Amino acid sequence: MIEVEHLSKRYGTHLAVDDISFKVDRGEIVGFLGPNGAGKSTTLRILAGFLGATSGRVSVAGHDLVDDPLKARAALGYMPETSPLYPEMRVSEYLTFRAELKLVPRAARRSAVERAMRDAGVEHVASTPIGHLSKGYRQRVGLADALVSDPPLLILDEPTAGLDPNQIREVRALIRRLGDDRTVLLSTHILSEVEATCSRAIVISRGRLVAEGTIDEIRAMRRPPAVCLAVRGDTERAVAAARAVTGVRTVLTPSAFSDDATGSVEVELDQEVDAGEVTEAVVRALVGADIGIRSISHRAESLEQVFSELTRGESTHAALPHEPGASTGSVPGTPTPPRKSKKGKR
Ligand SMILES: Nc1ncnc2c1ncn2[C@@H]1O[C@H](COP(=O)(O)OP(=O)(O)OP(=O)(O)O)[C@@H](O)[C@H]1O
Repeated sequence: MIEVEHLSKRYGTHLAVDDISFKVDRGEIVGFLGPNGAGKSTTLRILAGFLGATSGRVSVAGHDLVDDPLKARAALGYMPETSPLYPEMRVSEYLTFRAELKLVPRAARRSAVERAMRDAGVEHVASTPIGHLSKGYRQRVGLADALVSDPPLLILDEPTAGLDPNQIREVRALIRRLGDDRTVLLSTHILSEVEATCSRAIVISRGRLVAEGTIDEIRAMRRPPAVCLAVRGDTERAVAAARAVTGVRTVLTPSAFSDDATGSVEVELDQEVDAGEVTEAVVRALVGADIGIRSISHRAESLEQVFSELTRGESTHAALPHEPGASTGSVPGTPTPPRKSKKGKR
């Protein structure tokens, strides 16, 4: 439904979108995920035909955006982050005006507006001036606008931005419903939005595509499992003892050992090992090296941490799947993101 090839956009000297390529298939709900300033709105505006690309190619529903812009644009409904609504116009009046601009034939306009209002859940405020609506309802009017020409593809820029939790739940449910018979690409900087609404995510950071896949695949792009131990004793000896255990990949010392020789070590394990067995062996090795163990825990790896690893900075790009020479993790084509540089031995 959407094909993006080597798309770049430069604002003056600033490269806001840097050589990204991806596809969205018919029927998918895809989250375009990235932190503020990542280049999401810029990309979506290009896809919607509102902004020219610096280089690259985009096709929508099989129509090239440059060679066949009218057909490409007719196939999509776009909701910008803040819809330029007219506050003095009534909802139905505004949508009728938008339907006319989108070349919905006069005879079909009334039913198109009614359908869009029904789908976006705004039919009961049809006669209300837009300026009297809450932000959540104005957002829905923006959605009705995107729907009024009944396009098979919806491109939604931060559809729940600025809404309260109830409104967010409602808009997400609405998007899922709309996704039953449409393709949806929505941008967000909120990971839970993608989990709640989308079948797949494309992750962008600093203008570059850093990962794509299902939520489970992205979750699998994790750092290796690790055991965190608070210990007392000689640092060098603790690190050497833990490192000698089979199944241990790396030993880190996140902070310097204090004067009374207490500190912590983070023992990263190989991906495929039995973590329990290796942990036992590490504990035995440390005790054997006369290291006191004060506490032990497993490093938690939430999806938020994976996201923050993926979008952390330039160095992250070095080992990600879209880069030549990227290393592969346990999921085919997925990366092993580099760890934060920490004081310690490897
Ligand atoms: N018209 C413009 N002129 C110059 N720079 C721009 C312009 N629009 C965006 N930028 C810059 O391009 C980069 C990407 O912006 P963009 O709005 O696409 O990011 P975003 O991922 O949508 O962020 P947000 O979630 O904050 O909206 C940012 O550094 C932004 O400052």
